[in-house]
Amino acid sequence: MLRSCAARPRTLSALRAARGGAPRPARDPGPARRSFSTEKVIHKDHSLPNPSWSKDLRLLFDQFMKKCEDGSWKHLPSSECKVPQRIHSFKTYFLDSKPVKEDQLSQARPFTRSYEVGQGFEYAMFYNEDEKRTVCLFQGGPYLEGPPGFLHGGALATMIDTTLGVCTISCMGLFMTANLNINFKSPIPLCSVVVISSQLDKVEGRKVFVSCNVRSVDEKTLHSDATGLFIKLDPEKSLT
Ligand SMILES: CCCCCCCC/C=C\CCCCCCCC(=O)SCCNC(=O)CCNC(=O)[C@H](O)C(C)(C)COP(=O)(O)OP(=O)(O)OC[C@H]1O[C@@H](n2cnc3c(N)ncnc32)[C@H](O)[C@@H]1OP(=O)(O)O
Repeated sequence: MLRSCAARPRTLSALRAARGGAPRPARDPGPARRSFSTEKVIHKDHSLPNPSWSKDLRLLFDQFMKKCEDGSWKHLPSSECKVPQRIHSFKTYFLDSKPVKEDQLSQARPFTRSYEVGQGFEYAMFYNEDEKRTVCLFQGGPYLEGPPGFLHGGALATMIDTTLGVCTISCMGLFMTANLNINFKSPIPLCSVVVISSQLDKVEGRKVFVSCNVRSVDEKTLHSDATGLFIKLDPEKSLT
């Protein structure tokens, strides 16, 4: 089974094996989560079309890839392994002296990239540097159900948080969400596609103010609108 991410051992048993210790039998990762192993790894970009994508999602993806041709928009790749440098600086500056246990940390995955294909968050992000805008094309899978047949509000909040978080990409430094205000206006049918259009509104010192709306593919339904406040992390301050 080919797995993504850098070719470094990803699990504690792999770390042990790499050091010649007896590997522990792999734990069953459970049905809904991808099982990660240390066989040959390749870098997998989860923001590219896969068989679980609906026609709507593919069409929108193709439209946005076309917008990228003149360089005004950029498709943002997305794998389950995090951006090593950013993680390194985050861990160097901000994780306090009591690091999270190694075996737990080695199992860490971005929440939105840890479901089996098609069952959770299927999405692609595009960024426009000049307009300071991020667009997320999102299809919420069957494991994200809230009210019967509709998307869970927390799943939408997750994608709003992530999309707004990416909006801070043009500002230097690492940011964390300090405040998220979400209005849920119209429920989102499960497995349907929505467009999260976000923008950077203003920057005041370490504070970045962002906002977005969430619309149906035909733009006729406003599902949600939200504002967010992201704070640039101060290396002089411990997070915890
Ligand atoms: C994201 C980092 C990851 C690194 C690696 C990323 C790889 C990237 C890859 C792919 C993109 C994916 C993107 C995902 C995005 C997800 C984002 C999240 O879900 S983050 C998790 C949830 N958020 C928390 O757990 C924060 C908990 N809160 C804190 O840690 C602190 O409160 C923090 C850092 C936010 C601020 O603490 P202070 O001490 O640095 O700053 P103070 O002095 O308190 O506030 C500064 C100013 O902001 C105002 N402020 C702070 N919180 C406020 C609030 N809730 N409402 C209004 N104003 C607030 C204050 O009043 C102050 O304003 P005045 O300078 O005096 O004008």
